[in-house]
Amino acid sequence: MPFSHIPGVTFSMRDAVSVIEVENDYAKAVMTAHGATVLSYCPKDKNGDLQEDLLWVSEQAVFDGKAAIRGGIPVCWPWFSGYQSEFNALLEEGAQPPAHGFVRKMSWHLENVEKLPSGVTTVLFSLSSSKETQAIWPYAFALQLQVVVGETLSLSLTTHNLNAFDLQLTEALHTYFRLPPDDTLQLDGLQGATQIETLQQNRQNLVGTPVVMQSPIDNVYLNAGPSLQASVQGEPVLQIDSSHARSCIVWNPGPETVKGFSDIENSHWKEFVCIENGNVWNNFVTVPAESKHKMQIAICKP
Ligand SMILES: O=P(O)(O)OC[C@H]1O[C@@H](O)[C@H](O)[C@@H](O)[C@@H]1O
Repeated sequence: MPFSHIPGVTFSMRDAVSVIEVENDYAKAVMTAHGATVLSYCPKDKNGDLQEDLLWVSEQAVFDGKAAIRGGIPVCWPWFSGYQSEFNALLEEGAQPPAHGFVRKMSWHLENVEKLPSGVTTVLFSLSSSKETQAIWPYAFALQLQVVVGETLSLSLTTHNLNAFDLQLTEALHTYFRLPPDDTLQLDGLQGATQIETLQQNRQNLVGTPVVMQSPIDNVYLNAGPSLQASVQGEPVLQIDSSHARSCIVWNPGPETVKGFSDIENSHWKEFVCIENGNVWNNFVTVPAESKHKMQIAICKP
């Protein structure tokens, strides 16, 4: 297996998908080329002991190499939520474009794995347009996801527009965090953003104070700031810094909606909260012809 000689890097299979485990002085992380999905990130403490996973993956997640993986950090691209017909080619009659785009269901190419002199490990996944992607979305592109495993877990998603015309898209890194979806959890940093409550007929308001979690929730925050801190019972548990990602989405299905998800055990809605960073709704991105756009997040335990 290429890259298996890199210190701290091991490969294995989980059902139909290949899994890459990376361990260094800072952390241990697990990811797969299926959807370029990061599945686990456990930072190490000062003594080098592994701490709890910041990410959540459903016990019922499907690793058949076809379905999007329920948990970790799926990549939603080139549309978030439903297909955006205002930006994209007209659909043929009967076409059913997948929710959150198509790249989270595809096998990406593992392009490079490197251990840097600083001790961090970088993993680079790529996916280019092909007959298969053009049957769903008729544009030429090259996409890269770089994952850096260190004191922080950093993900950079770069879109190369290979067309002679501008592309408009929406995107998100759909992170499932191991956090309680109740009022012990507060998100500080969304102040000033426009909150859209999609479960309340898209009711809108400007966020003035830290957001107190509730469930079910499916809120979109537009024009969000670059830094967000989560605390549980007043204790900081998570820091997310982002760049060129103007939107945030906070989602938990709650006890009723979860019943419609075959890949989440009914009581396990209590185990996670999705805090997703990206560019959605009217924060969509225009990538100029033959040019690129990069969004980035960095996650750590404060
Ligand atoms: O089941 P999917 O396609 O992974 O989507 C899960 C959730 O993803 C969130 O990002 C959306 O805001 C929710 O509306 C959606 O239900």
